[in-house]
Order: sequence, then structure tokens, then C-alpha cells
Amino acid sequence: MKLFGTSGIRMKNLDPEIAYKVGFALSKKVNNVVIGRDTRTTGKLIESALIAGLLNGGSEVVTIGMVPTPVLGFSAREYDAGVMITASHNPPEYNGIKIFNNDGTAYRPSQEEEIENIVFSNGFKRASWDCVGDVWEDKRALKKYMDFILKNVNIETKFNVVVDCCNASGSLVSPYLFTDVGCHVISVNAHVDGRFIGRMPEPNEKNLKNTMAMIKGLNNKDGNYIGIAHDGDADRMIAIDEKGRMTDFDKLLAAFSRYIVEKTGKKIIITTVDASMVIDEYLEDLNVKVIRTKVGDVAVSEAMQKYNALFGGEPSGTWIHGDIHLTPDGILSGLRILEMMEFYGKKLYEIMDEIPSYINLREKVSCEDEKKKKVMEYVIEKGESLFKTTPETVDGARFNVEGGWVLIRPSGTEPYVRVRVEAKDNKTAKELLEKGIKLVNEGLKLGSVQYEYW
Ligand SMILES: N[C@@H]1[C@@H](O)[C@H](O)[C@@H](COP(=O)(O)O)O[C@@H]1O
Ligand SMILES: [Mg+2]
Repeated sequence: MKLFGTSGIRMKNLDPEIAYKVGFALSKKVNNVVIGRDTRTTGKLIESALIAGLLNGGSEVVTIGMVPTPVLGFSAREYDAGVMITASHNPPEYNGIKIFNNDGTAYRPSQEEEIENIVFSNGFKRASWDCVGDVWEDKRALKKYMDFILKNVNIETKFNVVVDCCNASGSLVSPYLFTDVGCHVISVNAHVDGRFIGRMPEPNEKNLKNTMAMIKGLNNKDGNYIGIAHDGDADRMIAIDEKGRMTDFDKLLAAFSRYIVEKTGKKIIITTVDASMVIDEYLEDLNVKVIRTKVGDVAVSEAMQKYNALFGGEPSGTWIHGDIHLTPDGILSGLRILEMMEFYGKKLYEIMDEIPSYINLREKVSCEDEKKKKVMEYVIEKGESLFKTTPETVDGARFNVEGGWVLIRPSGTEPYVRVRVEAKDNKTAKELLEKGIKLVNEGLKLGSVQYEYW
């Protein structure tokens, strides 16, 4: 059994026994740990089990309560490690455990494997009664993070911003920080509720429908609002422009990457294999090196350190600002969108409309975790003759064909195989998508096409 995926452990009805064992295993590696959790109903249950494991193994624990992931990542710098209890963008019945190093990066696969090996070895040696750990509470973590971010952003303009927090832990920080930098803020879904009653935590077109309509309505009356919407732990964000349109993930990433290069002169950008070719094209005249990694903030932060890059971003809206800290931060990303608008003196829709558009399609096919390996073996084997090219296998299988590409990869956070297509024309894009989905379904032996919007 493999516990860790793209972003730590992520499971439906996560068993507290797993949390206990992970806590115990972690106590064999570090002496003290800071723990935060998102708003999920199972948060305290998982936290209690994790703490029990850590204490039983002899680690000291500091809890910082309900916080966004960037606050936990930032707080980890004062300890040997940090643990965030979150299932990020997954629905409310999920929960997860993500471990952080004290440089703010998430645990690398090799570190996760060490924890897994201890968990499955079952050779737990408890600390004796006089060596068990203790727990303290730090109530100042949110404040320390907010002071730190405020020191590092510089926004003169009084922007109007709708901040949508999906009833998650971003609610405790994001609307306040936008207000503190001088924005007029309307907060939406900003009372915490682990059932995510306002909208589901994945920030996509379907879930942001009401917020987009609201912005459109406000701006009909000359409001000039943009929107910033987070996922369930606010390590991600997506922006909504003044016309009430959710910005395209890849185009926003391209615009922001260009801004960072123009502002800092640093010509390296890190992104992932599922990102659009628009990034390379939009930065072409600036001679920028765009480096692509596997999907996931772990791979992105690792490459940022390797190449000494200032910025790394994924088209899921997970962006890392290496000049500030190495934890993906959707709140800081939102503030930096405002810095970008101020830098260019343009509205968000004006910046977005300058970027070329390709046809980008994303679908996901239901696939239980246990079947993913087999499905991918099938995809790699049969895809080669179907697409008449050998796939790149940095992450999943990417088939580069005339006029576009298709990437088929198992999600590391959800029970899906993702099919991602990009092409210069509609026909090629549709064909690639259909072929990709058919391939996955054949692998699943479903026979019929079954998919949902990503
Ligand atoms: N922090 C990670 C991101 O880095 C990643 O992009 C996303 C999707 O991952 P996957 O496509 O494996 O489900 O999951 C999490 O949010
Ligand atoms: Mg997240």
C-alpha cells in the first residue's frame, strides 16, 4: 500500500489510525512538530490521533489550530517539521496529512517513503513515561504570518476585490490581508464551515459560477471589482476579471511569469508538464528558460531550489514565490496579482486579453486508486500506436503530436485519471481528447465514455 500521493496523504474517510501511525513514524525522525488543520469536520479527530502518535514516540508538539496551508508552511520554520491536516481541493468527506520541512517545502517522495517504511514496519517503540512528548498551543501563528506577508508586499492602488474563501481556512486570513493592503474587500463564503456549504473547494468554473455572476453584477454598476478565489486550504487561487470571467489558469500563469521576469530580470520559470505552451510562447522574446517538472508543489519547489528560480507555478493555481517563502501560497499569489496590475497600470482583463489563446481541454475519468497503475500501463503501451509517437513519461504519459499534445496521468490527490489536451485548433483538440478518454476507458475496461469536468 502506498500512503502518499501528489500532495501528502489524501483519503476519503481518512482513518485516524493512519494519522496515529504517521505521527509515531514522524516522531522517529524529528524532535518537535507544529500542526495546523483546515476546516474539515474530521480535522480535530485526525489532529488528536496524529498528536497521540507524536507524543507516544516522544516528540514535542505545538498546535496552531485552524489555518491555511501557507501559514503552517511559514510556521514550520520555527520547528523541525510541520504537519498540515487538509484535503485541499477535495470534497468535504476527504481529509489528508501533508508534512513540511522547516524551509517551507513539502516532504519529498524519498522522505515520505522513509515515513511509510516506519508505518508499515509496525516496529513501534514507545517512549517511556518520563520521555513522552507534550503539547503547547501557539495562538499567534496567524498574526506572525500576516505581519510577514504585509512586510513583503507593496501595493499603492486602492483595488476593489471580492475574496471567495469557500468556507475554508483562507477565511481567517485572506479577506483581512487584502483589507490591510488597502483594498475594498467583499468577502464571500468566508465563514468557516467544514461542509463547504457555500461552494465546493475546487476553484473551477462550475464552483465559481455565483461569484463570477456577483462580480459581473457589481461591475455593471461601475464597481471595478476583480475576484480572488481559493481552494480548501488557500495554497491555491484563481482570479476573476472585471468582466466576471474566471481567468484561464494557463494564461494567468503566463501573464504572471512574464511580470516576474520583467520586474526582476530573473529568466528562469518553473512549471509542470501539464502547463500550456502559451507560457513558453508568451515569454519567448524575453529569452526565458521555462523548466517543466512533474505535477505537484513538491516537484516545483525542488526544481526552484535546484535552478535558483524565483517563481514556480502550476496551472492548478498552486504558485510558489521563492523570494518570500517556499510554501505554495494562494493568498500571497492573489496579492501579487494586484502588484502585477499596478506594475502594468492595466485592468486584469486587459492583461489577459493580450495573451494568445489555444484550445485547452481538461477532463477526468473516474478511476479507483488501485486501478491507476494498470490503466497507465495500458495507456503507455497502446497510446504509442494510437498517437504514433513514444510518450514522455516525466509524469503520466504525454504524447506530443502534430499541432498539439495530450497528457494522461493519474491524479495523486483524487480517484481520477486526468486527460489534458492542448491544440491550436478545435478539431485536433477534440480528437485528442476523445482518443485519450477512450484509451483510459479501455484500460479500465469500461467500454463506454465516462468523464466529468475537471
Ligand atoms: N498541492 C497540489 C498541487 O501541487 C497539485 O497541482 C494538485 C493536483 O494534483 P493531482 O493532479 O495529482 O491531483 O494537487 C495539490 O493541490
Ligand atoms: Mg490546496
